Amino acid sequence: MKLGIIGAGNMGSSILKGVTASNFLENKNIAIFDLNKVKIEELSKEYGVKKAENENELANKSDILIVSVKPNIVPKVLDKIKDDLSEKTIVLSIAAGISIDFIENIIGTDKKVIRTMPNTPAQVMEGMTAVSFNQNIQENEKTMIFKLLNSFGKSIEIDEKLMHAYTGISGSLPAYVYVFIEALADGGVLEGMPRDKAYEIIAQTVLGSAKMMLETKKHPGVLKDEVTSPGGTTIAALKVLEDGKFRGTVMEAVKACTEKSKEMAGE
Ligand SMILES: NC(=O)C1=CN([C@@H]2O[C@H](COP(=O)(O)OP(=O)(O)OC[C@H]3O[C@@H](n4cnc5c(N)ncnc54)[C@H](O)[C@@H]3O)[C@@H](O)[C@H]2O)C=CC1
Ligand SMILES: O=C(O)[C@@H]1CCC=N1
Repeated sequence: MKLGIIGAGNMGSSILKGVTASNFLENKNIAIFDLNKVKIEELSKEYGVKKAENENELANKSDILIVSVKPNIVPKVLDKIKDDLSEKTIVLSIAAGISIDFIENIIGTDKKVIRTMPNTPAQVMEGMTAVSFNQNIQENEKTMIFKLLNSFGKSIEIDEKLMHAYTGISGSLPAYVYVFIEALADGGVLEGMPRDKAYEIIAQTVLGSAKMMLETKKHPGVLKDEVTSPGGTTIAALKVLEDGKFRGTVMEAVKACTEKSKEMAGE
């Protein structure tokens, strides 16, 4: 199977790193193209993948073609490659707000189109990717796509209508977590912790807390109560978060992200 990646930026290169780390397929069966030649040179050297001369070459030779350019660039790329796509080529978009219909309107409703929403932890094979398929994808192809997405983390098929909300709770979520971690570290520094130690401590604690949810399957409220001793330190901190409308603010952030995704889709 030949995998092509058009756009090796933050997300495209994260997928490349995850896929190559997982040995899902041989690196010689992966080809990348980006307008940034320096980036392509570096990535092809570092990961032993092929460099395509242009988008058309990738469209011609790939069984699965990942389009990982910015949403506003997607139409230009699709228009450029549409005549190079065979009916069996699977076009897999990761672009926020770009619908399957939008893609089919450019390359044709006879093509195989997949819409996904990954996230950058794909880089360390801990990604979480939502996927929606158009009606031309066969069951065996779905199985192959899930294998590809699961090579750099986990994946879930969702109704395409939920992709906007999904972006708010997963695609963009790593950035909210990093802001939370940064603020926690500032708090540690405020209380005399060395910053570099604070980052390491907090990142491991966030990782462990997330792993607790995934492995115990307990409700986050139950896990929170297991930490919160009566009259103890934790409830003192939680009261400040509640007084600061932490939950409501986080919900508003998800809403803003969802709305922006809809706006980008012209909805
Ligand atoms: N960054 C993230 O965490 C996530 C990004 N996405 C989506 O991934 C897509 C890419 O986002 P980023 O990687 O963050 O952007 P980026 O700006 O880091 O990467 C985009 C890359 O596309 C290249 N490019 C531009 N025009 C091109 C063309 N005609 N042919 C080939 N390459 C071209 C640029 O040189 C750049 O390296 C966007 O649609 C975004 O919505 C989806 C999920 C998460
Ligand atoms: O911020 C963005 O638009 C992209 C899509 C999800 C994460 N990053």
